Amino acid sequence: MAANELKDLIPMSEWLPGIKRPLIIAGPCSAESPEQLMQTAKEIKVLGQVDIFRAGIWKPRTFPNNFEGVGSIGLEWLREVKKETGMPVATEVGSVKHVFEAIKYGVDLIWIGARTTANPFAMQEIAEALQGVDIPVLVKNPLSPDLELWDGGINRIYAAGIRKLGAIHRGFSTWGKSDLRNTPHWQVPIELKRIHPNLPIIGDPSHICGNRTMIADIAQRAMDFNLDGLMIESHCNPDEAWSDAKQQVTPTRLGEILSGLKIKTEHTSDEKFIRTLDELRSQIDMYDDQILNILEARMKIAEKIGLCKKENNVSILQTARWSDIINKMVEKGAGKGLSDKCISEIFQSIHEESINHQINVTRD
Ligand SMILES: O=C(O)C(=O)C[C@]1(C(=O)O)C=C[C@@H](O)C=C1
Repeated sequence: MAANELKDLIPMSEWLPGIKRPLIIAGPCSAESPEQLMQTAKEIKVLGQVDIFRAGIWKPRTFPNNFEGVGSIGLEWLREVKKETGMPVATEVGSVKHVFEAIKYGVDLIWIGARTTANPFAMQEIAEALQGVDIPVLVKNPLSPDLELWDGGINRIYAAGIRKLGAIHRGFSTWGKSDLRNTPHWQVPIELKRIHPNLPIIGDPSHICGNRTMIADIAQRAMDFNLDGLMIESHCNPDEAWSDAKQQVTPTRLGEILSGLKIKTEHTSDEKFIRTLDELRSQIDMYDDQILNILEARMKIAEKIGLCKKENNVSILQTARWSDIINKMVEKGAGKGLSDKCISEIFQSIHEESINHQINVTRD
């Protein structure tokens, strides 16, 4: 994918006074009452590890008649939290009205939820409402692993002049049962980072997991992939939470999770490490070149097969042969420690390319 540059983004460390990398945003899924919000905020504040306090005020729910958030009154409670604890506060917006309300009540950071990012009309309206506003805006990935839709939403906010801009990786919806609520598909945020190296990406283990037990692992994975921060849902009494109870942790547990994180950096100045890495990378470069040469040679043979087939009126697609190849390769790959997914995807791509080469050389 071609890089559409997001120039002049303001570094995350300058978004708000005192924030650090990794940026930690935590708080309840929803604001429920002034007491619940203040109690949670105070317990989170004493950890000394959280940069920004979050709470959902408007909740986009899948079914009607579920708790849809307390609405604007919750912004007054958030303002109290900010006054009492000194923590900057953040909430999700999904409409122009939400943007105006959040700004009116002095919310310090807003994010746009997955369902909203998936809707370009909503994104455009929100972007226009944000013109001239100087607060950080984070865009969650859309529900489907559609990088362009995510990037498109980010670009709409950027075009409105927002330069304190970031993304949130909250995983992707899937059909069927899985240990995780939303599949992470890490290659999607990794690709977003590649095309926009200056765009901070925050991991959202709560929504990826949908349960409490795996949050620490997924948070660590986000750090291993060099994401710039974490958003974790925390509630003073998670079992009684009005929304997403299963994935919220107590502030105490949040503190343990954060203390247990091994924070990684992408670079180091250790010379021995740099030398070893350079040496190993030159070996990888050599193998990558070999892979390309082998692919080139394979395609040349496929082209010859294509020409023979044309002369003999034989179809390009040979299902039995193709099925034989993929089964054989997956089995052999397993013996070499290569996953079924990896081998299937590689050979599907090779087969597609082979067919395209045959189509091209046999075109009249
Ligand atoms: O074996 C063939 O008939 C080919 O054309 C080669 C090849 C491949 O690339 O492996 C390509 C297309 C067919 O569907 C099956 C296999």
